[in-house]
Amino acid sequence: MAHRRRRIVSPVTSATRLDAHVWPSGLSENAGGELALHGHPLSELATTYGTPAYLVDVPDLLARACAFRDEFRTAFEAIGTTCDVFYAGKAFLCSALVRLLDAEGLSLDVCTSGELAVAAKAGFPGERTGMHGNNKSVAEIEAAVDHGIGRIIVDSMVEIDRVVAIARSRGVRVGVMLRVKTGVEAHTHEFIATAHEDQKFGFSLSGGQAAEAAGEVLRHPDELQLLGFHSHIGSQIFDSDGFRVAAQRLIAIQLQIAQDYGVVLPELDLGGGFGIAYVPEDEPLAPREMATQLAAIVQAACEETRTPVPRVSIEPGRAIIGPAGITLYEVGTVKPVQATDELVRTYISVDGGMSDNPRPALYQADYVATLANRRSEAQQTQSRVVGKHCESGDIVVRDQQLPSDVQPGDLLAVAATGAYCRALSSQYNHVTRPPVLAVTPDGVRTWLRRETIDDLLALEGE
Ligand SMILES: Cc1ncc(COP(=O)(O)O)c(C=O)c1O
Ligand SMILES: N[C@@H](CCCC[NH3+])C(=O)O
Repeated sequence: MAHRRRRIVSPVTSATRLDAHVWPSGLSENAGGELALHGHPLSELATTYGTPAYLVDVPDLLARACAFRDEFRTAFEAIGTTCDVFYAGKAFLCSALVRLLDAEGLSLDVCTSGELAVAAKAGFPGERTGMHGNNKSVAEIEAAVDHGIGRIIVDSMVEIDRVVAIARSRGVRVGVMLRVKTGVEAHTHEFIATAHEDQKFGFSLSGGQAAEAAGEVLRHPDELQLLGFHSHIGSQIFDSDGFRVAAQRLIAIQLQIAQDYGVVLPELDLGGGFGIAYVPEDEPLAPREMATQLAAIVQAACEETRTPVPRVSIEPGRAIIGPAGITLYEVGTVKPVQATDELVRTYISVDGGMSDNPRPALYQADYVATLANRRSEAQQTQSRVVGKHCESGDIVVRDQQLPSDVQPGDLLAVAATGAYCRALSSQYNHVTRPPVLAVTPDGVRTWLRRETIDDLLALEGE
């Protein structure tokens, strides 16, 4: 992806085998050179649960969730307000995770009735849940309102009418935020940038639709409570520049609403998008740095406009679950390919691919892999890790130096696959989805089981 902030290091091989920057903290190499997650050898996990498998380092994940919760609360309390962390369930969702996040006091962002159903199954409190979506159906809004949703992040004029009608029919008042496009050109891949004008999410600020939508919401005080404005500038963002512009524009429109309608909006949501390290060269900001910078940005913008500092919320997904996850594959075939006159590239095929991780195909995303079942001193060779699907774009790791003795039966672990891998997975070529295994020092729990061929066949009609 273009424009990302990277550390200056030579190619991926300069990383140690387990660069702490990229791999979850519970992963270690034992004396025999095999990798283990919280003491559970990956080869044993492969034998017991099969491959491919998504593994989640639960202590690592909880440390990240709590760091966001605590650092943002502390930084925003220092400027006289607070900050709520809504975990963005689209990154990865299952009820066991939702229960853990609930226990830690995080809030939750869902964007379909399916995600809401998982939250409900886990008993997650409605008042700490927010619902997104640029095309929520009436049934989805009804389900959210009946769940006692704390906020609906409204995305279009027609949705305002729908929420009003549903709130009225139930005799309730629904908290809403208005999602706006702030016009920020986020420095990330085009498909995951969401605040420029020519895309589907939100009301335009510059075009006046955001102010118009606020007026419409405020015309229905019995059904709707306007909490504030919401901006999500995009995903895999490495600095606070884009957030600065977005926050300034959100605070400016909140001021305009106060002047036009005499209503001081109590909240403001800056969205998610905090970047992670997929490869050692990536250099994301730590939650503390991001929190301090965002709090300073909000404080300065409020001082400048002489507006009271609102309650702030953020919606990290990837930065909480992404680095805590790895995918374990078994190597099936190894093939030298004369890529150019000068280069022979080793193609290493694993037993999954774009069905369990479409991100390289979708966004040219980079990943790193490492040999998981043994250490190798063999010479490194230019390699490409590919999947088993009928597409030449079915790439897991585009370019990496890997030991030249990697062979069928070896295990490869791929880093930072906790976010948007299971969530975006498919059954392409009728390949079943891998399980999600939650690993702690105490044991391994199946958060989601492996799909079976019977699951696939069960969908068939006569
Ligand atoms: C509105 C909204 N909030 C939060 C997120 C989470 O983004 P990330 O997982 O990059 O933090 C997204 C997805 O990009 C989003 O669209
Ligand atoms: N699916 C994207 C991020 C989510 C975009 C949602 N607004 C990714 O894998 O990077």
